[in-house]
Amino acid sequence: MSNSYRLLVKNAQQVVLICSDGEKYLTKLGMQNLSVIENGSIVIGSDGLIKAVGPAETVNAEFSEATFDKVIDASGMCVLPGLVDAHTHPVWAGDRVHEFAMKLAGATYMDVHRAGGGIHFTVERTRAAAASDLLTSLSGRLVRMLRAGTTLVECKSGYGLELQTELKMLQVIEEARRTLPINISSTYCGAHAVPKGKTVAEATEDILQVQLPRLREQMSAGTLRVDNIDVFCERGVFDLDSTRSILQAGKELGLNINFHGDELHPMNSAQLGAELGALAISHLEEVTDEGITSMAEAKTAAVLLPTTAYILRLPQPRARDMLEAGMIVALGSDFNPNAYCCSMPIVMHLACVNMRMSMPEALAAATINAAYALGRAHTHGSLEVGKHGDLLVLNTTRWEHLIYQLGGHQELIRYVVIKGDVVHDNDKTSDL
Ligand SMILES: N=CN[C@@H](CCC(=O)O)C(=O)O
Ligand SMILES: [Zn+2]
Repeated sequence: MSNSYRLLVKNAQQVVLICSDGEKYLTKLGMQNLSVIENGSIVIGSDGLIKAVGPAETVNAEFSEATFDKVIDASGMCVLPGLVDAHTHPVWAGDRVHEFAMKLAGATYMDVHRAGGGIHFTVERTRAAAASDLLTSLSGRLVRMLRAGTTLVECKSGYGLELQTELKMLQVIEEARRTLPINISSTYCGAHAVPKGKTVAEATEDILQVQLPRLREQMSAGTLRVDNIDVFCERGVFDLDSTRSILQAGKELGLNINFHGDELHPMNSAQLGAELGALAISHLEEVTDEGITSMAEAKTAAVLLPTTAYILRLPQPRARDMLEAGMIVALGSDFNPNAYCCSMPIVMHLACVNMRMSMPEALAAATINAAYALGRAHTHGSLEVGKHGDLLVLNTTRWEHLIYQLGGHQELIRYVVIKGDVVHDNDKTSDL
């Protein structure tokens, strides 16, 4: 048997495993008591998977005869799993900085949307953009996320709202998946808004009869890989019935249900998602008590998006009530032209301060629970033997600094590692 490995990270002051018993998600006490090893080492094999993680003394002795492509001496540093961003809209052309000014002056999200701005503004520019330009801007955004510690990110389509542009966006995501080291979970979000000139019924019909069948063809031909289906279930966008029929059709295609619900109005999206076996529902600023109970029972993850509530000055999602009800709480950056944030450390900070989560809860929500929301908890979200060797090495002796130092992640994150390869070294000027 070969005795050579890809990477040894040794003698870290702390190795934050998150969990150590194959858990697929954490709730309640599990989120408060993360598994942390003081003075630990970790070995990643040539296949990119974790071979050993434990006390430095034990691991160093067990691998004393082994050779490694790279050794990182992490003395005085912390190791933690790569962060997982469970909700982003990163493929688009045309920023919306002018709308930020409108919102600061008092316009609501729906005021802007109804006036033809918001998603519609981005749709026009994204339809007109060349795929190569979309790929260039997407790649830049994903590299920014990677430098901020994200190693697995969900990426949605949804600024096309018709077949050609939705496919163009999904193909761009597919190309990024093939060319960049960051792990991607791809989401078809053709029901992100009702296109101008169409009714909800017409838009739903187009998705069911035109868009989803073409998606099915491309997926079976192996030219496109799509993991999740999403709908913006909201008053004035997709109602409960149209949401149900689109999500059900996506499920029949083998996609995981992962949608926007109960954001601006209580829509009973949570109950619908639980009924359909959704893996995750995002936003939930307006979820009801019944919605919380249904999602907790159905093990549907709540993907909370602190940047959106912050930027739009919405009521904060009721994270404490959700956690107390035993819900699986995850976090996402919601990166989009309305909420321009690539940083999960900032998201965790906002979740702690504005949603009253503790730092261990926020880290669990941005690792194992976010991986669960994307159906990837068996491979990502914690540092356990057999999982992907995706990790961060921090220039600090306690991991909590990553959340505590608001906006400090540029200095704190020394290395980002994916499958045992160093993909970002903060001491070097460019990404490797
Ligand atoms: N709420 C719907 N979708 C996005 C916003 C997208 C946009 O405004 O472009 C969200 O999750 O916040
Ligand atoms: Zn969104």
